[in-house]
Amino acid sequence: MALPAKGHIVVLGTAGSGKTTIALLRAYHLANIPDAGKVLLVTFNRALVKYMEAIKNFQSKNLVVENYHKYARGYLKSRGKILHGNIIVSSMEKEKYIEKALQDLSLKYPLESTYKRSKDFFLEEISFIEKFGLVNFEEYKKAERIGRAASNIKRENRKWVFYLFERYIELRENDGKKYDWDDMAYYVFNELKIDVNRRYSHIIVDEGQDFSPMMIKSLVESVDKNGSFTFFGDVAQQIYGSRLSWRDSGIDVSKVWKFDINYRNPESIIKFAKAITQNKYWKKDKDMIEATTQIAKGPKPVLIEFLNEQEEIMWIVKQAIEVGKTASTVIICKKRYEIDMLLYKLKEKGCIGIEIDKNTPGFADEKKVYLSTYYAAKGLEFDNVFIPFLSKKRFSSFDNILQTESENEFYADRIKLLYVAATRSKYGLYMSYSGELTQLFPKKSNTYDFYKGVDL
Ligand SMILES: Nc1ncnc2c1ncn2[C@@H]1O[C@H](COP(=O)(O)OP(=O)(O)OP(=O)(O)O)[C@@H](O)[C@H]1O
Repeated sequence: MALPAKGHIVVLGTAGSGKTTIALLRAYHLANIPDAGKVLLVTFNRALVKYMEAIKNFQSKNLVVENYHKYARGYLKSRGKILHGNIIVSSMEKEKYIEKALQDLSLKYPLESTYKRSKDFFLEEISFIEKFGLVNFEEYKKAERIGRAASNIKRENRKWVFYLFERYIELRENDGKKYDWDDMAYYVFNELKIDVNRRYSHIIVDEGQDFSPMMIKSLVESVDKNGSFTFFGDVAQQIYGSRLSWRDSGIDVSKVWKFDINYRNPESIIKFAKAITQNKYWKKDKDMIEATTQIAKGPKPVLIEFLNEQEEIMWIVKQAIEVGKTASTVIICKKRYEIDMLLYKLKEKGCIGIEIDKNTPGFADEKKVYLSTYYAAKGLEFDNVFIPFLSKKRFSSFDNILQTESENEFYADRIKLLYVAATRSKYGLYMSYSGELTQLFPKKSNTYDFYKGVDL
């Protein structure tokens, strides 16, 4: 918390090791240094911003808590680069532009096989170009392509992708759209290069593993030269799929601080989480920090097999209502319709569930039943966590046509979701499925208790 208020600091920590807690404390500490100037605490998802706002019961006029995109939009606005809202291309519009660019170039170069590849391939590749800020062809050609293996493309064919990128920018600009959510960071970075003013003396990034290299570069650049930049992250919880590393972002550190005490999860859950990482689909990373010490005690996680989904839903609703009476409880789902359906079922039983999203105010520590996607639950914690629908079909069915990544990468992404969800729990962890259990579930059955729903 009180490391020097100057230079770059990187903290990597395991789940529940106090990264968010210390990020908040450091932000508050820095904001209260006399004449220190403004402090920005920035994170990836908006639900976590709300959570942070609620737990920072200390207010300071010098402290701003925002997600990255709000910060980027605000900065570009302040520089007169965004005069009205609709100059940013939404994800859906971006897809349409890329589709159109692909049509145009397929017509122009009918024999070029690169243009036979799917729209999703180009979406992925353009996002890579943007996340690294590789806006001229030479840089893109030279770049080591990390990230999704299926998107790999031979170097000699990269020029075709780059033509498409340029066509996309052209089409978008013809409509007066200057940015999309992936390349905004690049424009922020460039603007800062010609801006002599710095609004923030100190910037702290939480959940930094999900920021693109360009986002981090722009944040590093946003800090006053006498100020500090502090990065908190956990590569095991990188769930936004890009798999780009903070090490590509130009953070200048000689030492990486490591947080390896898990204050949140009971020992039983830590063992289970570790078993998740032993699955063959888990991607090893030298930056991953394992818990060496645990503090909390709690029961073993449970896995319950139901005969069918109706039984599974009935049991979850009943059990969540029961444990939600005395402790904070969340049900984590993959799909929006699963959340809506559970909200409805809870209501039928007289319980008003609360959906966690960017607008949910307050602290998820109340004795209530919450519903969340895997993504929105990131960074949060609850006494009890339910993870239903862990069948192969629901949780990990790979569709060759729909997915842009390879099968292995798809499973590697899914398994991280399971890891993030399981490590949200401070006490109880209830997992369930009907049909065939996902192959991503740990085989080591001594890390959890198994029940058949009919016997409960
Ligand atoms: N030094 C500490 N002593 C006791 N409890 C702590 C300490 N640091 C953090 N905690 C508690 O541990 C829990 C986890 O902390 P926090 O949410 O900050 O971890 P995190 O590293 O951000 O986790 P994750 O990456 O999994 O979201 C919180 O309940 C927090 O209050």
